[in-house]
Amino acid sequence: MVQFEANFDGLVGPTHNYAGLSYGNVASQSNAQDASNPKEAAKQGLKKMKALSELGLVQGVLAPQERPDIDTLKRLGFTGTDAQILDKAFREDPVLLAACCSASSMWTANAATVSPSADTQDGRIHFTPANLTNKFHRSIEHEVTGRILSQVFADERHFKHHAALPTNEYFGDEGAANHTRLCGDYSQAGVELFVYGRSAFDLKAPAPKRYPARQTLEASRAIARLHGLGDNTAIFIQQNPEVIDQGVFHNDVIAVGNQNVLFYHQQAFLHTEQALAEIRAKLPGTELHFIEVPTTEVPLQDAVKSYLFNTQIVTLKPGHMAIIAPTECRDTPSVNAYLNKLTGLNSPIREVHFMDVKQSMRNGGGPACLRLRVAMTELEHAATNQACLMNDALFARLNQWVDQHYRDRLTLSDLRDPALLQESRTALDELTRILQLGSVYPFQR
Ligand SMILES: NCCC[C@H](NC(=O)CCC(=O)O)C(=O)O
Repeated sequence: MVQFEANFDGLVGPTHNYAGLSYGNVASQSNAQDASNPKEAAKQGLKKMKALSELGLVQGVLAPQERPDIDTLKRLGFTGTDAQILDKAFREDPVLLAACCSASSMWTANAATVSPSADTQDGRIHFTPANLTNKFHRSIEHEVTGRILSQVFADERHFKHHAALPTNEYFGDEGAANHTRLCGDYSQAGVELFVYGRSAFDLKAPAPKRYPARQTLEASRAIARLHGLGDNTAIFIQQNPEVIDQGVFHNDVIAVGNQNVLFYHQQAFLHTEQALAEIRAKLPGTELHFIEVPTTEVPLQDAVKSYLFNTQIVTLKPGHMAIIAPTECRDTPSVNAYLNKLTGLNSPIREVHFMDVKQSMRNGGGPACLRLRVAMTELEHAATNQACLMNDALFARLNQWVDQHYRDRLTLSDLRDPALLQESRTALDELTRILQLGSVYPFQR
């Protein structure tokens, strides 16, 4: 049966802002306090989705979270009307209020880990929402994420949904940002690479010293068990702790794979040769392309700044791939030079397309952070919620919806504005009708 890979991008929510919440994520920290433009951010995201669907790829949309998150503020002891809760939180703990207003669910690479049916024991697509325990503002996403995914992929004959892992740092899980699938044809069983930053139970194992390792080996192993991946399907690879300490907070900041291509920086992994040997052994008969970018050509800091590896590598026709890169790659001389060379190498990557996703980049999210990949068959595609799939009509409808409900400037002190809460709920209520999601948000239940 024909299989292909669909991308589900996160729609940027109406409260998109720069709060500097992600210690270890250089862009988030360096742009903290800047004014944001939620309208522009949402439109940049929609344009990227449209561009990918125009390349002939199946493109989906995932709805954002309800923010400000009044329920969480209540759990943390704030009382009164919604307006009073926002005001008290702003005066007592503005960072907490910002965390409860973050639009961070736009980065759907962190929404969940997905294993396609070709790899799983029961022949269904498995989804586990990421608990995102390392950052408070992200740890409050997984419940609603799970509900949204269950509405988009509802048919139990094809889709299996798991609960997020226990929410503590031993099982810190950041989803597909630390997960890559390699395969021959999408329909063939592949290998799933789980890249982790540290081992929670083995304190002697190498770990970063400065910045947190957000994904643990124990979490990765649990996901592989839940998804029913056999020993020949899952590979666990330790990320180089030194690069985490230099701002590589997820593996997708330093490596990206698609089908038989693994594109990675020389410093990405702790034991590169061992990892590559295991991939070769577990994918016999597949012609693999390991494209290693040397530090002498692209210094690590340029890779982090430009997000060369937070690109999407997509298959346009058999053996012919394109790389979808943020414009920051074009604007970084070493990276631009490398990309010019890349398409001439003897690999399936033949085209480079640049996208402007600057509003997201300023919080450390590139094209790959904005999408969750779901490799699927035509039957699974037909069983997916069709209202969430991008086409001309949905693109026009969502742009109009953004124009109607989004602001073009937001600062941290605006987050206390009760009108913003109202605007956000009105927008999300309408969105659940457009995307046919039912009542997924706390304010609707
Ligand atoms: N995969 C990309 C994730 C980027 C995300 N940034 C943020 O949450 C920044 C939010 C802020 O600082 O306002 C993160 O670090 O998890």
